[in-house]
Amino acid sequence: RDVLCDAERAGSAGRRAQLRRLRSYLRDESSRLRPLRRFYEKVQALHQDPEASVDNPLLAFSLIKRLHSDWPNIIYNDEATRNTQALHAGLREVEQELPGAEDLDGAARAVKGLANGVFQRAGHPPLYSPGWRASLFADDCFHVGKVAYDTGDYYHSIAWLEEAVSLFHLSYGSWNLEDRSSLEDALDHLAFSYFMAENISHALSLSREFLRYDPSNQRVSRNVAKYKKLLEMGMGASARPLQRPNSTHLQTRDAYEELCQHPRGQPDPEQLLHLSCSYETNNSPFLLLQPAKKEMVWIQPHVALYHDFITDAEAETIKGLAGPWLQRSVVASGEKQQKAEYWISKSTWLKDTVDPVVHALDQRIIAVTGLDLWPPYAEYLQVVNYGLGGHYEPHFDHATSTKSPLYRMKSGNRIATVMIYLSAVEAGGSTAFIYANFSVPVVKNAALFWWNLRRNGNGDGDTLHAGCPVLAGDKWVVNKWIHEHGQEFQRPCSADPHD
Ligand SMILES: O=C(O)CCC(=O)C(=O)O
Ligand SMILES: [Fe+2]
Repeated sequence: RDVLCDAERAGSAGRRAQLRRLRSYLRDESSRLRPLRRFYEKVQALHQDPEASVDNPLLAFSLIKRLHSDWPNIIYNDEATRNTQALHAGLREVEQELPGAEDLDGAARAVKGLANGVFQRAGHPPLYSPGWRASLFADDCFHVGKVAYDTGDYYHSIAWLEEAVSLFHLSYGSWNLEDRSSLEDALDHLAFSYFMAENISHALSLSREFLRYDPSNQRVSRNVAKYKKLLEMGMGASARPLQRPNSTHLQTRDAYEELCQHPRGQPDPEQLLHLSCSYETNNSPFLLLQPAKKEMVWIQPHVALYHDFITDAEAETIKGLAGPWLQRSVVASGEKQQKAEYWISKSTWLKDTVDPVVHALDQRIIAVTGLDLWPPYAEYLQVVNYGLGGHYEPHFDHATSTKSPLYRMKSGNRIATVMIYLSAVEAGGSTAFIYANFSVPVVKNAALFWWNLRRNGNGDGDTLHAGCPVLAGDKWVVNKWIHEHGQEFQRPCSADPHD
């Protein structure tokens, strides 16, 4: 499931109900604990002078009575069980709606890139300045580090576990009920991360610190011996600098991250000459009274942004229609459809017959592009929702293999993309064209258009693009993919590979 789409949408009503239950649980438990505290204070007072309490028959009676009958009453009182049962029952009711383990791990993965939770890098303007600064607790940092650790990403696990260790140091001794991890866990994982990064001396000193807290741990004692030996043998003396992991899907990772962190490249002066804004009627009666507001964004690849392409009301209708059908997005993997780390979002398809708004949108796309959307020349409307951390790593919209399921429609490859932003995004989420080196920020209600294929039918390599991670807010887009067949007159072929 989408990392935080769920968490955000996850029935806020359900979450409120859950908070209410927790509040009443706390209230009930406090009133249950009140007599327990009084009981403790009384027994404690009686115990002040143990000798006196035994010597004084009244005190002795009082103490024995409390220990004999009051104690079990207080301790075995089933009020505690009843309170917890009510809390558990409440949780079961909304469990489906609450973020699950996958959401939590996804969220951890999403924040992993934002070291220290700061949305900026030295020397650059902030990407996002939230009104309030949320800081993570040691246990939170441990969780993020653990997710990186479990995937063998020691570059990030070290950064996050270092943070966890120093936060645990600050709070050492004060136990938080909600903490699942401890300083020892963080030291243990951090030591192993350093070992994997060939920094043996760090691994050794962290393991030694671990043993100060838990001297009987055999495994860590063995590690200490092993690290000492390795150091004696001269290994790990010069630790190599940590490498950020480069996933196989992400050969273009640096360019992608750079573009997402510094939105929008500057066109070169020569290109600037060809960029313009215009009102377009395209000889279409649909556009005579309200021409399309076209902004040429880039020349090669040809990318145009049509402002105010839809209205707020239409955008809301589409989100409402799609909402109940959204599912974690899948991509074609051989014959099968699979979830992929590189596309974190939820999506669904809408036929133009489901609502007049979808039909009207199709008509507007036809008017503005002049292309034919008649089945099977175009796909249904795809609605995509990215939650916090949602993103789509660099990809082509067109098929790059003749075996692609896109050809099942028997209408050729995807010649063009029309992508409409249904929402504004507080931070992040721009659409980055990796090789062309520019990005388009999310402009609510605007439609982005580009050709995926050259006129000779080959895929245009310059269209490699990505949806940048959403840093704050909720991003909604719709895609309309138009196929080659049916567009022969509107976009005639050319043998020139540069056309
Ligand atoms: O969301 C974006 O900005 C890009 C989405 C995209 O490229 C796609 O859905 O194919
Ligand atoms: Fe795309």
